[in-house]
Amino acid sequence: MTTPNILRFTKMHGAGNDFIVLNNCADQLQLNPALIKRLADRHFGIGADQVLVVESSTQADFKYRIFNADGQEVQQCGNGARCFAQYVFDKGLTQKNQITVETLAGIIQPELIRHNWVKVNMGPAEFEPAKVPFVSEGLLSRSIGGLTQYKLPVDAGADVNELWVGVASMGNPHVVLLLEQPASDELVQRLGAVLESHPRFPERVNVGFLNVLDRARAHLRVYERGVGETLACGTGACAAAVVGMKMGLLAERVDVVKTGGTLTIEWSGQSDSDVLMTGPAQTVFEGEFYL
Ligand SMILES: N[C@@H](CCC[C@H](N)C(=O)O)C(=O)O
Repeated sequence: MTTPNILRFTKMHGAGNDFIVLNNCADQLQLNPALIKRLADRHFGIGADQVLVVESSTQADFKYRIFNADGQEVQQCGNGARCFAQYVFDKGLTQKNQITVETLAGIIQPELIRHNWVKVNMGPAEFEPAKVPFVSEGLLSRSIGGLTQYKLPVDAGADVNELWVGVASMGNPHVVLLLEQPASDELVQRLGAVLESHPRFPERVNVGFLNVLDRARAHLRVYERGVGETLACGTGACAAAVVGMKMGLLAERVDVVKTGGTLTIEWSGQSDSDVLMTGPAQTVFEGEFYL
């Protein structure tokens, strides 16, 4: 009998956005897109929206790598950042309850507020189209409050051939649609798929469907790049909140309600000021995966 090669993992979630967390501080894991896809597969693998990898860093306390379920490495993941902080604390990799974390999008600072509850300084939001990246040249635009919206041609069925959209980057790209009511399943699937791969977003995009409930509360569904709709998206909540705040529709502190839970987003409205995100981070189980 042969002994299988084993990969030890921790399964976590942040407001229902679920993760496989791997410790690669010893730099021994051989990760590739095919393995990430196998791990994330909900039928043939463990199942997750993202795979998160803990590594050592020369610039910060830790390095945080993020892979979407489709195998692609991406710049940022907000719900994952809270789980990352809870993980390194629970595993005894740090004694600090406030850490610095290197990501492809720069340094973020998670802080354990209490057990399973984490606040993250996600850094500033970026609205400049080229930095999202979003190709805005030649599109009609309008300003609402301090936000520029763009009229985007879309091929999404007979009833939808253009949409007014806001764009923002939280290190990763987001497009935000403002709706009069919470988005239906049908709308999220149909527009989500079309916008995620819209040619105006050269790196593809995460698609947020925002419905403002009052100045301190908003409903949000997100169709994530490389995954499809998730029960929550942390950077999506930050992007949608700052877009709503810039439009003058939301206050400086807002609860963003998603299918899987609520996140609190705070932002002063100054372009270089940091966006703060607070919410849950939960370990579900530990396991061994046979490679
Ligand atoms: N679930 C995440 C975002 C993960 C990355 C995203 N799908 C992308 O491709 O940029 C979050 O909580 O922010």
